[in-house]
Order: sequence, then C-alpha cells, then structure tokens
Amino acid sequence: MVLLNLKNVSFRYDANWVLRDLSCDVAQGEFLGIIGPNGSGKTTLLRICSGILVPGRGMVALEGRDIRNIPRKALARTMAFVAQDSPELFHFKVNECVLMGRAPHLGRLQFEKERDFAITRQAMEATGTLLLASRNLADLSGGEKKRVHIARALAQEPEILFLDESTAYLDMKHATAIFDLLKALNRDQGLTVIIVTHDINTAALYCDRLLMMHQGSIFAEGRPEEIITEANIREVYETRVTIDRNPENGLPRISLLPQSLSDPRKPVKAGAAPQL
Ligand SMILES: Nc1ncnc2c1ncn2[C@@H]1O[C@H](COP(=O)(O)OP(=O)(O)OP(=O)(O)O)[C@@H](O)[C@H]1O
Repeated sequence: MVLLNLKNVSFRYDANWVLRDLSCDVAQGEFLGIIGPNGSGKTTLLRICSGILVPGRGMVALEGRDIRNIPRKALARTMAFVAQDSPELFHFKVNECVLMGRAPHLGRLQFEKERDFAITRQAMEATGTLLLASRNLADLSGGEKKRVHIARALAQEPEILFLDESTAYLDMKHATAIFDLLKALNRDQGLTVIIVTHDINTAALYCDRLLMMHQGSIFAEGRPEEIITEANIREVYETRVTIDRNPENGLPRISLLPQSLSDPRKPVKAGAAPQL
C-alpha cells in the first residue's frame, strides 16, 4: 500500500529551486534511504515528506490525503522526525524530553497517564538512554543527545519515522544498536522508516530501497545493489570508489580510493622522522 506519495514536488527557500519536479511513492512498511552529496536536497525532501515544509509546487499525500489538510496534531501521531540537531530542547532533562513525545496523544490540558510513562520508559530502554534520565540534555555528548531524540520520536509511537543523519554522532556499537532497533520495529511492527544518511555502507545493509539525490532531483532509485554502483557514485559524488560485496550478506560495500594513497610513495623507515 502506498503510504506517502509525492507528486511533481518543487521547492525553493529563496529565488533558487532546490527540489525540482520530484515524484515518488513510499510504501507502508518500507525502510527507505535517501542518499546524495551535500546540498543535493536530502534534508529538504525529508522535511517536505513530513509536512514541516510545504512544497512551492506539487503535492504530498499521506494515504491519499493532501497533508496540508491534516491537522498538525494528527500528523504528529502518524509521523515523528529526528532532526540533525534540536537545540531548542537543550534546557530540558532527558526524561522530560522523551516524555514530550507523548504530547500528540494527550488531550487539551490532559496530563500524562501510566501508559504514557510506560511507553516513555520503553523508548528509553530501547535506545539505552534510561541511565541518562535525570541528566540535562545540554550536558550530554553528541551521540547521547542523538539517542535521546530517537527515544522521543519512538515515544511518539509513529507510523512513519523520519531520521536525518541520526546516527552521524554514534559510535559503531550504538549506531548498530539503533539501526537494529529500527529494523526490528520495521519488520515486526510495520514501522515505515525513512532515513537521510551519508553512510552508504550502512544504508546498503538496512534499507530496502535507496533514493539517490543529485542537484535537487532523484538521480536513481531502487534496491541498494542497483543504486550503489561505481558509475553512479562517480557521476553523483564525483569520487572514485571501488565496490565489492559484503562477505556475510552479499550486499554492496564501498571503499574510497583516495588520490593521495594512489601516489607512489617512498616507504618511511620505522622510527625515522618524516621529511617535511
Ligand atoms: N533555510 C534555508 N534557506 C536557504 N537555502 C537553504 C536553506 N536550507 C537549505 N538551503 C539550501 O538548499 C539546498 C539543499 O539543502 P539540503 O539541506 O536539503 O541539502 P542536503 O542534501 O541535506 O545537504 P547535506 O548533505 O549537506 O546535509 C542547499 O543548496 C542549501 O544551501
């Protein structure tokens, strides 16, 4: 079933169009990755999909309904967004921040109930943030903050979770734990996940489908093995890479080919000071 449908979407912040006539569908239960170089329009596209930005031309529909006609609170019960950064929440404690995820489910002037606290706790357990509960968000490391924002989004119990570079600050253990959690929610509970990432290798491991952006348009879309090719990467990222297969699962795996390491070099003797 098509959950989100973008029809001929264009967007500009000022005079320049940064998204151009873009159309795509996202199916219910999909794990979609949006990749592409800096400035290609990934974050803008994610914000358009989630209703944070309104397209200048074209339309975004959620289950066939124009999202401009869906009240904000109803939209927040369906969609949660984890941004690259959320500085407006820095003066809150971790547990307060995660509990805020329940706001779209509360009536006007209604306080949180037992169930809201239980869901908040579950989200903190799942993201490994329970031990941080009474800390100020402002005092946490970049990776800890990220995990708190993901916990808040999960507490929202959305049908669609948007994540913008959400594992960028995370070490390998925590990045894998978060992606495994998202994959489990996606597989077991039908959560639709849409991520923007620069980590193409991780995207290849977890995403069902990739959408490769280039200069405000969709350059290519399809399964990771169809999209992650040396030719596509060379054209879109203007970078030389080599691509082989992950021996565990056969999925594409990129290695950079830095120019500096292709140059012939004299071996440096151990203990010798480098010649400057
Ligand atoms: N608030 C804004 N006002 C004006 N221009 C903006 C604004 N936000 C983004 N842009 C421009 O829109 C274009 C697309 O930006 P966007 O953030 O969507 O790209 P991106 O692919 O997510 O980039 P990155 O990988 O660097 O995060 C860029 O040229 C950027 O400079």
